[in-house]
Parts: sequence; structure tokens; C-alpha cells
Amino acid sequence: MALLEVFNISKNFNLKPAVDNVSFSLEQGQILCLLGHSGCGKTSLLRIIAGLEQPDCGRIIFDKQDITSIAPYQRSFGMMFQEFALFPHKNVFQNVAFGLDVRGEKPNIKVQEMLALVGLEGFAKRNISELSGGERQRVALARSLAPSPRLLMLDEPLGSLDRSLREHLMGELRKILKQIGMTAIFVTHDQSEAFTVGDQIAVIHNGRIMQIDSPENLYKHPQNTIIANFLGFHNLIKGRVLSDKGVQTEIGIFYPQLPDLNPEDNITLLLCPEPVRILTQSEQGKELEIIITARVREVVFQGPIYKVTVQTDSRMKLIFNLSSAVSRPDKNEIIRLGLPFSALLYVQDYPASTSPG
Ligand SMILES: Nc1ncnc2c1ncn2[C@@H]1O[C@H](COP(=O)(O)OP(=O)(O)OP(=O)(O)O)[C@@H](O)[C@H]1O
Repeated sequence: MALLEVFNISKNFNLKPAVDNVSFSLEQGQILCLLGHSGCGKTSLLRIIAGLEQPDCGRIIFDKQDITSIAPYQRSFGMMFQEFALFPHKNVFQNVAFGLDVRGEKPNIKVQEMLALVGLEGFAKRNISELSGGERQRVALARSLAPSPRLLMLDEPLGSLDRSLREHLMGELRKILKQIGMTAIFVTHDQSEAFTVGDQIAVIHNGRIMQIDSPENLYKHPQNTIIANFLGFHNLIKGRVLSDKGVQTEIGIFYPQLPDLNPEDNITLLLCPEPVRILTQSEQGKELEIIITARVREVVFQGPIYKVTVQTDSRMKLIFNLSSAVSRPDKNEIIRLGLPFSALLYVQDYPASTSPG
């Protein structure tokens, strides 16, 4: 049974849709990430759920109650923003106690509990100016969790931190939210953040949800070209459906799993960048393997992988992730690459003739 249900929410600003017919549901204790480029409508959607903005149409149900029109404070939701706005003149304890004070609750035990939860025991008397960026974010998290919100909304909470700290804190954040079973919506434009923190990810484009899925499903089965591009997949290959359900492309005829399509339909296939291997000169490809012969154009070492750009005879550029445990291919070398057939996926063109679900 879903805790939060959002039905057909839309919101226009100056006649332009910021949120466009969005529906989704969220179970108790789940973390949903709203992922998308700047300006795609993530914050607007969050503000509508928080009650800070009224939708033009649609309904929001929380714990079986229609909350679409009720005031933000009556929703008992928590929020944490990138500009965490801690009170600089109050110490750590007073900051975390803020939401409890407002409700007239005695803060002592709860504040200590929250500081322990975020790994800041012993920090209660510190001034905010004496904290690092990461410690401030922990205080902000403790402050938003202290009043035990029914739903926590986080808008780019790690955006202002440097990369290594962000990477550390995103894992911590998920652990903390899971430890207390908090239901949360987390807004980010950063794919790795969404993959680390979310149970579910909703990819948003022009105010619409393109796909809502687990991180793994999203990565393994991006449904359309917008999502594939957003996830950083480069190998999008145009093709034409043949009468035997094969697909004619510039680099050969393939037989990927296809939805119900007609012969002569023009479609796009995604060739995933991994797993891929280089075949030796004499080696035959394995059964059920796609083989591509191409010239190496660029090799970039990225730790566990080489990012290898190759160019086929038909001048198509493709990019693959090759394990850096094998020897580095040379620039201009002609190589044969082997990929499993499962690396070739059908992706819907977007915008398409039919709108996404
Ligand atoms: N109060 C407002 N008045 C007018 N236009 C607005 C308002 N709030 C948002 N918009 C517009 O709605 C669109 C979506 O904005 P929103 O802030 O929701 O996007 P976002 O995905 O959160 O972006 P970012 O990641 O940059 O914060 C943008 O085009 C923005 O300019």
C-alpha cells in the first residue's frame, strides 16, 4: 500500500509547463530520487508535494488523506535544501532543537539521538562557524529529522560540497535514512548521487516523468533516447526493421528483442558500452556475440576502465568501456570487439509519436 500517491499533477508558470501531468506513488520507507537537468521541474514538483506551491490540477494523497489543499505545516513533512540555512547565531544543539522548540516539545533526548544518528556526538555546544561543510550538512539533516517528519524532502542537499565529500556523504545519507525507515524524496541532477541514494529514480524531462524505475533497471533498460543520453550512453544507432524482425543498421543486421513493430519502421538501438572484449586476430567470436571491427581513435584511462572511442568503416563513432586489467589498445590500431547480444537494446525515440506513460 503506497504512503504517497501523486495523481496527474501539472503546474504552469507564465503559460509554460514546469510540471506536466506527473503521477507516481511511494511506499513507506522508500527513497525516491527526482533526477534531471537544471530547469526540468524537480524543485517545482517537490514544492507542490510540500504544499509550498499549489498545482493547477491533480491530487496528492498521503496516508489515505487528500492533502492537495492543506497548509504545508499541517502536512508534517521535513525539508532540507542545498542552502541549508543553519542559524549562525545558534549552536549545534539549538539548531537541531529548532523544530522541536516550535512544537513546544522538550528537545534534550531527541537532539542527542539525532546527533548520534548523524555521527556528531559531542558537537552539541559547537558554534556553526566552527564546523566543516560536511558537518554543517549533518547538522542540517539532524535538524530536519528531529521533529520525526512523515516524509523528508531533500533538494540538492549535497550540491555545495566538493566531490569526494559528496561521494562519502551520499552513502552515509542513505544509511541514515534507511536506519530510521524514513520515506524520502531526494532531488538531484547528479546521476551517481541518484544511483547511490535512491530505491527508485524518476528521470524528469520538460516537467514530465520519462521513466521511474530502480537504479539497476534504469541503467540496464533505459526506455527512450532522452534517458539514454542523460545516463551518458553514446552508442545510439539508427536502424530499419526488416520483415524477419531483424534490424538493418550501418554496422550490420542484428536481432535484438523488439516491441511490436512493423517492417520498414525506423528505430534506434542502444549498444551498451560494456561488457566488451578485444578479440585476438585468430579468435572467432563466441556464439551469441556481436563483433565490431573498428579503428581506435582515442583511449582515456579512467581507473578501472579505458574509455575507448573507435570508428567503424562506415565512419560511425562508438565508445566502449574496456577493463583496464587488459593491455591498452593503441591509437589507430584496428581491433575487433566482441559484445554479448544482450548489449543491444531497443530504445524508443523521443519525442515519439505516442507520448510516454
Ligand atoms: N515561481 C516561479 N515563477 C516562474 N517560473 C518558475 C517559478 N519556479 C520555477 N519556474 C520555472 O519552472 C521551470 C522548472 O523550474 P524548477 O526550479 O522546478 O527546475 P529544477 O529542475 O528544480 O531546476 P534546478 O535543478 O536548476 O533547481 C523553470 O523553467 C523555471 O524557470
